[in-house]
Amino acid sequence: LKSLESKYSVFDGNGNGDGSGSCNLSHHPSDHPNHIRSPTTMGFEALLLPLIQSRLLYPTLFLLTLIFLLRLQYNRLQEVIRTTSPVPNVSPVPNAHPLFGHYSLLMNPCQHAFLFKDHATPSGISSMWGPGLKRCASVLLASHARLILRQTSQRDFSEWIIRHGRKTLGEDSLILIPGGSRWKGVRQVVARAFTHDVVRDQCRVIGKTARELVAWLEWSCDRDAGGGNAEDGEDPAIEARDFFKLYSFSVFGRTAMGYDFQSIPKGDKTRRHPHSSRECMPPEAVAFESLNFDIGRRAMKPSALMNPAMQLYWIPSRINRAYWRNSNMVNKMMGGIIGNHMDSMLRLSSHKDNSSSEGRPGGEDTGLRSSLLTYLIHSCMEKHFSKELSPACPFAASSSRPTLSSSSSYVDASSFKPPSNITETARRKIIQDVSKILHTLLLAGYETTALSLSYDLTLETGNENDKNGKGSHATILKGTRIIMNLEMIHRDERNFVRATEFVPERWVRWDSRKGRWVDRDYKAEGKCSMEQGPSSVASTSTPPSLSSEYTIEHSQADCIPAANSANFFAFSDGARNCVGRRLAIMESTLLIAELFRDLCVGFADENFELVKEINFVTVQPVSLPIKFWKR
Ligand code: HEM
Repeated sequence: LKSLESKYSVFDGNGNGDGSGSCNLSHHPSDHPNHIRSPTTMGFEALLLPLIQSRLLYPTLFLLTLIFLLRLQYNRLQEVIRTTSPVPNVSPVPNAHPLFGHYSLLMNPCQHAFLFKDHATPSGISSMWGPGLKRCASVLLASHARLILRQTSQRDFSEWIIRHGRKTLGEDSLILIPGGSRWKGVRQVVARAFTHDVVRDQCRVIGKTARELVAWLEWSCDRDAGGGNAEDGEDPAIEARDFFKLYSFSVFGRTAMGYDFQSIPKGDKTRRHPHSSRECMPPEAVAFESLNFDIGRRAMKPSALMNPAMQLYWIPSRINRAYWRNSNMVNKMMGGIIGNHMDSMLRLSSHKDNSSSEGRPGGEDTGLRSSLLTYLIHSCMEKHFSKELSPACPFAASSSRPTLSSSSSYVDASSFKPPSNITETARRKIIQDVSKILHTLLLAGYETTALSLSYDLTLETGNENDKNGKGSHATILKGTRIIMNLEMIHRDERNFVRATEFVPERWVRWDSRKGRWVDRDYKAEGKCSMEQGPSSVASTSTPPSLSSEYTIEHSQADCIPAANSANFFAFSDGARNCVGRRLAIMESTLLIAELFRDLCVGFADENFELVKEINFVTVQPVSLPIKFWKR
């Protein structure tokens, strides 16, 4: 190269031979009688010259070597994809990207049928690659899903979700802790607030909220029917997503925080049409929603992963400023509510000996209305003041605590008594802890994630259509990420008969002796139909006429077998199942009962097509315009 440099310096355009000028092509070295070279050599030399002259040669060589090594690695990954499968003996879903695997397909709910169904084995196992060629698998058979969910408590989130989730939800967010003793401790504390008795106490408040919502709808139906709609030029279509969120925020506020957001309009004069339900959301709820949306946006959008302004919160970008504004608003609201609640708990606690009415630290009045918060505050205070707790686990359950499943009397039974006076620092820390738990709980209403296997697992495929025949096995290796699409499991004929149809009678039958609908017993009916043939189900399940539209002829109970509730995973299963399922079931049951007593619902647009999107951890409809009318 030195000789090349000196040679070219002779033909320097400036003629001074110092290599400072550009190459003058009229003095090309090939003109020299002693230098007859091929055009390739000439091109190569012409390319090298500016590099040599500008001292860029070594950085360029380094870059080229790097590109070469990356290319080698890329080829190696392609070879891995070609020759191996994430689940041995199960052909992987095609078209995996060597770096991102099937990530882009996984992020698109419209592609899930392709991933989880079209390319699954006859026994419903699909084999995929995650980013960085992490082994991924998915199952469709309920028996497989049950086995996996009941044997693992390890949740597997991407590093990005953990990072951004923790920023908003805190270090001890139940959802984000992968597993182990730390998760167990937090789970115990939170689960105490959702026992059967505690949730039953909330029934009255939830029912009241549902009635207010239905009264609002009925008012709007009357108004629309009376021509109010035409006058105002309003569109009576209601966005289901916003409307039902308003309900869950109101319920959560009243049950978990003892706080009324006043978001369901009451009184004819001030009422707005329910299609404006988004505008009726309190600003704190909108801020909370934005924070949750923000986690997904920062952690899952490929463009955001490369954008420093989306990854570093201190950069004063528009999105970061909005984040801090929303975060402050939510923290201020929660801090105020928790602080007030804690102060009244402490006041009551200091008078405890004089009062016989206090079954719970919050006292009779507040305890019933917001016992969830009372329980959480009590647990967090215990964490702060109990010397027995392990410092490694902020919520570690002490041996003196009553067992988890012991019912709502935990607070009464707990040996911990809150002090009458606490320092401002301790008070602030407790408020912060409870606030983060509440934030997680509010978010978790929409939660669904992936599990990671910490052992080897063999799934019996047992299907004669499987490649290896009946009785064959698929082995899912340790560390494989299991992604379960619960909606697809529920809509699979192998798990439920007529799985895609709405047939509630698969769950209930009319009991004429009791005069009401009762849950069907899958095991008993299965046994009965085996002994007496399929017609035995029919005689016990004749429903009464519920309304002019619903008659005995419409009943499906006679022609559908009882469904197996163990195949129903809407709230997951095993140790990592939904901690708030009792509250969620009560919330939805009461609303459905109130709603459909006098109202009917339908799509606002007959040609409506459902489009879904992944938002942090759930799949939601992008839009779902509906209409209500009176029966
Ligand atoms: C219809 C409403 C709901 C559905 C369908 C639902 C569903 C689920 C599912 C499937 C999981 C497991 C996710 C996984 O394995 O990765 C889960 C976890 C969880 N849910 Fe729910 N949930 C609902 C409502 C609620 C409510 C109202 C709360 C609390 C107020 C709640 C709190 C939680 C928590 C804290 C977890 C995490 C538990 C843990 O990691 O140990 N959920 N939920």
